[in-house]
Amino acid sequence: MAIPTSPFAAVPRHIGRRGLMLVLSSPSGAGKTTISRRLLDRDPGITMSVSVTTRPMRPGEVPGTDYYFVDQPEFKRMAEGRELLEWANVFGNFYGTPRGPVEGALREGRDVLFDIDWQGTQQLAENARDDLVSIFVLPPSAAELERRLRARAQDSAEVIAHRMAKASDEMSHWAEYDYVIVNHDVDESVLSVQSILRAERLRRRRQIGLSDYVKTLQSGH
Ligand SMILES: Nc1nc2c(ncn2[C@@H]2O[C@H](COP(=O)(O)OP(=O)(O)O)[C@@H](O)[C@H]2O)c(=O)[nH]1
Ligand SMILES: Nc1ncnc2c1ncn2[C@@H]1O[C@H](COP(=O)(O)OP(=O)(O)O)[C@@H](O)[C@H]1O
Repeated sequence: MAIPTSPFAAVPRHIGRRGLMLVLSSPSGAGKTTISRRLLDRDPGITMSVSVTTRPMRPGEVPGTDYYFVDQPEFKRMAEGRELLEWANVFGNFYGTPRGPVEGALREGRDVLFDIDWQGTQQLAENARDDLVSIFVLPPSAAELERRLRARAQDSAEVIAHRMAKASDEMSHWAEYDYVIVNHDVDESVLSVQSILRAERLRRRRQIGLSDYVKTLQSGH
């Protein structure tokens, strides 16, 4: 197997690294899409996992970039064909992670960012705990969460009320995550995610070839 070279400068270039799966979950409207976009702009070593969903496209969304929009029969076919790494029913719509792109990226030493809910995170934790780093994003207050949902102005009043009602359920899963961030300020939150990513990339088990590297150092070369 070819050892992937690290895209991350703090790891010596001749040490390879297996990619990690970075999950961001939050109640709808807390800001995980905003944080994800900024992180992707700042860090070339991480790519977004694009999910498939049966939910209708929102104004401004781009198929293949935000989601792959599919109908229910197609989603069912993918789930039954084991083409999805995990999937869940969220707010009455189906969402799932296509398996191929994620497995390819990890093998090549690239990190993958996921915007998925607690049900999907539990499935990844069961199947790939060693590769998983999970972060839960909380809003500063319930009133601010509602303000952000309204400010986004992409959903009807009915959908917003439904998402507020579900926020408490979603937040009840915060303790299943490795890290928790309260999203007061987007720049601060992105810095926190970058710090987590930097540290997790340096975990010993993720660095391939370390013992050979140390042996080379010990032999004086
Ligand atoms: N399990 C799972 N959840 C997903 C997936 N894609 C999106 N979600 C979650 O589905 C929920 C609704 O997403 P969306 O309709 O885009 O609205 P958002 O809450 O504004 O991001 C969010 O909690 C997402 O994290 C996926 O592939 N799998
Ligand atoms: N820290 C923040 N301060 C103020 N507004 C924010 C912050 N983070 C996100 N927002 C705004 O809140 C709304 C919801 O954010 P979004 O990223 O779509 O949430 P999510 O993906 O968690 O549903 C958007 O209008 C976004 O611009």
